[in-house]
Amino acid sequence: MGLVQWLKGQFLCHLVICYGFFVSGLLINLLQICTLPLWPINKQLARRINCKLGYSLTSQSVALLEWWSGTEVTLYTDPENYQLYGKENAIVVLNHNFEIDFLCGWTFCERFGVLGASKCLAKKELSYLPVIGWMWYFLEMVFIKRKWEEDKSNFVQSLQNLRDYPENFWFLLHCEGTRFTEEKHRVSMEVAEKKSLPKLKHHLLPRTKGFWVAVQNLRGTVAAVYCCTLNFRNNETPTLWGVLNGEKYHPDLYVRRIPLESIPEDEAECSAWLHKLYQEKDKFQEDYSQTGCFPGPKVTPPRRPWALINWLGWTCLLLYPLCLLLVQLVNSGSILTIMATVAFCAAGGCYWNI
Ligand SMILES: CC/C=C\C/C=C\C/C=C\C/C=C\C/C=C\C/C=C\CCC(=O)SCCNC(=O)CCNC(=O)[C@H](O)C(C)(C)COP(=O)(O)OP(=O)(O)OC[C@H]1O[C@@H](n2cnc3c(N)ncnc32)[C@H](O)[C@@H]1OP(=O)(O)O
Ligand SMILES: CCCCCCCC/C=C\CCCCCCCC(=O)OC[C@@H](O)COP(=O)(O)O
Repeated sequence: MGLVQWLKGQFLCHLVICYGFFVSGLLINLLQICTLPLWPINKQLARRINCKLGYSLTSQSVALLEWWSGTEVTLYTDPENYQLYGKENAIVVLNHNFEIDFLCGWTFCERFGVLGASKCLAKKELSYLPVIGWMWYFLEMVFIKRKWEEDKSNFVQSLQNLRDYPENFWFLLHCEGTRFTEEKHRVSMEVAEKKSLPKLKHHLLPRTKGFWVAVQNLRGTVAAVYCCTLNFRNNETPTLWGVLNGEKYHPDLYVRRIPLESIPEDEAECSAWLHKLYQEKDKFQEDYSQTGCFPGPKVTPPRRPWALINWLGWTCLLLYPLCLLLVQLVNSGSILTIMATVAFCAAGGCYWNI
């Protein structure tokens, strides 16, 4: 193992990274709160500012994936459609198998310039996450409790609000509704059997209501559905912990662009359409497991420097007061305080490496 790779696994590096992320996040949350008085005066400006602020936080995790762990996502897609990515609004339908699938999605958002405005249909619990959940509130993320009667009106209203969004956005929908596990797959295939639907091997049965409501409410706003199928080479099982430790992964993403007009308006037909889409996605995954690649030409969209510049900027800005604090601590001459600090760092280091 080289020195750089060894350093990436050290507690102190992780501490600095997490400190930078959370403190900058809190500052960004504070700035977002400051935009509140602007909303009634100039809503579109407030939204644009929040996109930039959102970018400044989200892109730190993208920088971690791209520059720290060195992970590059390979895109399989039609070159004609490639020209449109980032230039239109889209609903992104993505399989939900991996701990870092959202990070791989964000890398593409970054490379196609829609990271600040990217959105998803997320479970309500995520809105309470410190820093990131609070940020999403200002980015008009759509949250659901997954109890349709309670969600219905808020879900529709949140989608309608996006009709005049001032920036191009991608709206991520994990139609499976939860991350894949063998147990969930077993239950889900029982449902498929009851409904006389073909069984899926690599996906859970998609939940169709959310997709239909999103498509209906975003007609005229969104140009297409991007059907995205993600997998990792060599049966990698990527984790956030691995990314933090600088581990490099090898994701492949197959993207098909489907114009929104081609999706049926009737609920039953739209559901049947989505089930068929998942049967196709399942076939792509099966072929991938046999051949190690998806159909279509490969391309790696170029990495942009902004995520790294933003990350380094925040780190330098926030390390400065931390260093001052440490110097003051040493100068204070209080042996007890110094020993308590050293003990805290040592305990953190031991815990981290267990
Ligand atoms: C070039 C481009 C490339 C890449 C870009 C990629 C991405 C980047 C884009 C944006 C990124 C932005 C942000 C991402 C960051 C972080 C967030 C990440 C993840 C968040 C993940 C989540 O939170 S997932 C959980 C929340 N989401 C969902 O649940 C969505 C899916 N669910 C739905 O849509 C549901 O329909 C619903 C919740 C809206 C409503 O559900 P409900 O159950 O009430 O209704 P349904 O009609 O859907 O279902 C009822 C029927 O289901 C049958 N049933 C019962 N059990 C099961 C089962 N186990 N499996 C399947 N079906 C089941 C039941 O029988 C009912 O059938 P009926 O026939 O009776 O209707
Ligand atoms: C420089 C950055 C350093 C820190 C890196 C932090 C990286 C980003 C931090 C937080 C991002 C939080 C995104 C959470 C998205 C998690 C996806 C998720 O939780 O899906 C839930 C879904 O499965 C359904 O779950 P269940 O059906 O309830 O089971």
